[in-house]
Amino acid sequence: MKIKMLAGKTIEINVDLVKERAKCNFNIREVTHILDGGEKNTIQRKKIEDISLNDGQSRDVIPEEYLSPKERYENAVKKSCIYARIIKTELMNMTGLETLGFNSPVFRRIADAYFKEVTPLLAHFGMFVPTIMGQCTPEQLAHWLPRALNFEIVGTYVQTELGHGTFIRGLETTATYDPQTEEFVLHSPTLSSYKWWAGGLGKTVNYCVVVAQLYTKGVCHGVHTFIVQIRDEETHMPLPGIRVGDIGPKMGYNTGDNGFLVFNHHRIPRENMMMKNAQVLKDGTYVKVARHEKLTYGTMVYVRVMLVNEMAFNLAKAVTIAVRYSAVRRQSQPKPNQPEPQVLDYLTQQHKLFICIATAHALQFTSDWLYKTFTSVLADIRDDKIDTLPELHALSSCLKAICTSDCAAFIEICRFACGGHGYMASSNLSMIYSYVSATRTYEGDYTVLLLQTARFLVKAWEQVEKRRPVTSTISYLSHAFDKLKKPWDGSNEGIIRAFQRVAAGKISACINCIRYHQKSGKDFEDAWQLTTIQLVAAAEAHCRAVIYDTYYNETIRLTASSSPNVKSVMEQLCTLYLLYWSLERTGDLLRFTSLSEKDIFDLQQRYEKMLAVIRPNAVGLVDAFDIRDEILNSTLGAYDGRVYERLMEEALKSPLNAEPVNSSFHKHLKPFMQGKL
Ligand SMILES: CC/C=C\C/C=C\C/C=C\C/C=C\C/C=C\C/C=C/C(=O)SCCNC(=O)CCNC(=O)[C@H](O)C(C)(C)COP(=O)(O)OP(=O)(O)OC[C@H]1O[C@@H](n2cnc3c(N)ncnc32)[C@H](O)[C@@H]1OP(=O)(O)O
Ligand SMILES: Cc1cc2nc3c(=O)[nH]c(=O)nc-3n(C[C@H](O)[C@H](O)[C@H](O)COP(=O)(O)OP(=O)(O)OC[C@H]3O[C@@H](n4cnc5c(N)ncnc54)[C@H](O)[C@@H]3O)c2cc1C
Repeated sequence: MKIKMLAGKTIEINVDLVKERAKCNFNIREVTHILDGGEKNTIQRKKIEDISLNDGQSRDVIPEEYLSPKERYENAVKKSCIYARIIKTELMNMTGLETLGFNSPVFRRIADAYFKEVTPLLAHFGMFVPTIMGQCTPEQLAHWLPRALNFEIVGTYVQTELGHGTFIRGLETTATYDPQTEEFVLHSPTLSSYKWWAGGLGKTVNYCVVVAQLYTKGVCHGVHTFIVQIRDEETHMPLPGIRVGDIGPKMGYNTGDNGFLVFNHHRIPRENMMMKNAQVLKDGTYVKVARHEKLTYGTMVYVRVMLVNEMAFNLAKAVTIAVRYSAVRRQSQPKPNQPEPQVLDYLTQQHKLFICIATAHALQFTSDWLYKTFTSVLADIRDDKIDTLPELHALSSCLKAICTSDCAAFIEICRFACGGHGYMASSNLSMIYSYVSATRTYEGDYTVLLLQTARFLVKAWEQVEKRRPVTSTISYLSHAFDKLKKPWDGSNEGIIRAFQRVAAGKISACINCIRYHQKSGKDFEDAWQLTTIQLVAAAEAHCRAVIYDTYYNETIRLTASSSPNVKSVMEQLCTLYLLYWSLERTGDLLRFTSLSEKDIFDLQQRYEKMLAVIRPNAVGLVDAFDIRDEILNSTLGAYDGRVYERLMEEALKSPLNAEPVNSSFHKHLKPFMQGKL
């Protein structure tokens, strides 16, 4: 079927997708505006997408998969320069982008049209610039920031070493102050101290932020950050005292030239220590400026916050692909003499996919809320108030852990939902998955971050026991001492309260376990270690309770003035989310609430009915993510649904199809088959 598009271009659209779009009962644009944070943002996003994508500069003629690793990297550098030039010259000055700068989600979105994997400048945008902004004195900022924003220098964030990633205090790289020359001497004393992993370090950057143990006057003051030039600005050759290179192939991020870095008594000026939080004076005197020593870890908190948004977007991409494909794909014959149904009509397929749509909404709203919390804590810190930092650290840690982990799991489900074709590289699902699965590890491993949140929760519990006030995200703990279990209430509010009870119950169980071990002679550290499986589970339960509460309240707030059908489809998704997790966690609910077998039956019925209610709007809901084909980059997920045509077009691009017979036939296969080898 042919339809005329707004831009005046006529394109052919799969007939099933046309029917799906006709069934949609809500205003798609309105939902897009809600997800973008307002109509103004949508208009600006579209303008930016037009400016940066309409000239076609982002597109590769040959799919990246057929290039060698070296060619892929070089191609990524070429495209990075086009991408960065557009951002610098055409987009950065647009109003409304000042606060997020380079890391505006809009720039992030368009990056996917340029890079199948990642840009080697990802850490420049995402970490180097933010560290300069967060860790420099005003004088240092005036020197470094314009150079970095103008791309006169490109940098990365070099923290992890071969021997240590998680345990930052265990890093071995040293920065020893020499008052004679007013320089720091950077050194890698052991193999395990070699820097490892930083994005763009291998071949791209000429500067980096290095995290190293600071020594002055013979005393170690712990880890601090330094701006270090590693390559000549003109020739790009590594400077004397620097050994640097690429760490080799990975599961993903292969255009990201993650690198290693070894220092051999490399000297940098004293002024290159980032001195907002601590200073070393000319004579070597160490001066602590910040009131909280973990402010040095600020970049990590920032990136953890940004990653929640990143997860919402990646899941939106994956589920757009899977839902459109499921509307086009027909398979099997459940009833004799009936046509094959669209696979989207199978209840099990709806179970796989609608939770992914709901999760993308949940993560988007949670991420917007977390970002606001983050900016408000930053404002507190600027006013020298640091008491809100622990809650932000606890929140950003658990949300980063759960959102990255859920997102990876649901993207894999989107791939399963696309059957064999989902396994094709051209579906783009494998690339999205390999990108997202790394986020569970980097910027703080899943388990390690949940244990950070658990520390906060255990302390909070002790406050509640003493009847002291606690902060808003854990205020539910004060109800944990109510003796009577309330009757099960399956309303949305009731489910949220039930999960808060689960979280409180799990934290209480951890406290009992720690105290039990202490009573039997263990010190606190050992008792803690013996409780860590439960502590991780308690932090997860707390995090999920925060997400449920935020998703529910934000849905009500954001749809308060929406049209009735938009309000109702958004609420349906939120209810679906709560029902899904209730059914996933029946064990917890049976343990900590008065949920009965009959209630579980009712939950299941309501859940399945909700899938049926959402079904006619499924394609409309993924259309509302409004992700351009260039950004989706998928044979299965394009707006027009020309799935089989695109799969065939892509197959024909394989270099193996350039000749009818491959030379290996004559060289190896034929002699082998004829018994001559
Ligand atoms: C083209 C694209 C355009 C734009 C891009 C835009 C968007 C994308 C955004 C970002 C993507 C950018 C780049 C992505 C690509 C890859 C990047 C990857 C980078 C990295 O991985 S960098 C390395 C990250 N490393 C880690 O995260 C290590 C994890 N470890 C830690 O954080 C700490 O060591 C740990 C585990 C917290 C322990 O630290 P430590 O031993 O020092 O502390 P204690 O356990 O003793 O705790 C003491 C005390 O301090 C509290 N605390 C710990 N951390 C913090 C903190 N950060 N803030 C506040 N407080 C903290 C802790 O809870 C304790 O408190 P208590 O005593 O219990 O009160
Ligand atoms: C794609 C990618 C990009 C990266 N980019 C950068 C970068 O730009 N800059 C940079 O500095 N680093 C970067 N990293 C490194 C990354 O930050 C670390 O790999 C990450 O923080 C995990 O640390 P680790 O590798 O030391 O894991 P480990 O800590 O060794 O983890 C191994 C296992 O031990 C467990 N474990 C560790 N400690 C504890 C504990 N206390 N309690 C219980 N379990 C524990 C973990 O849960 C995990 O299961 C990147 C990594 C990847 C994969």
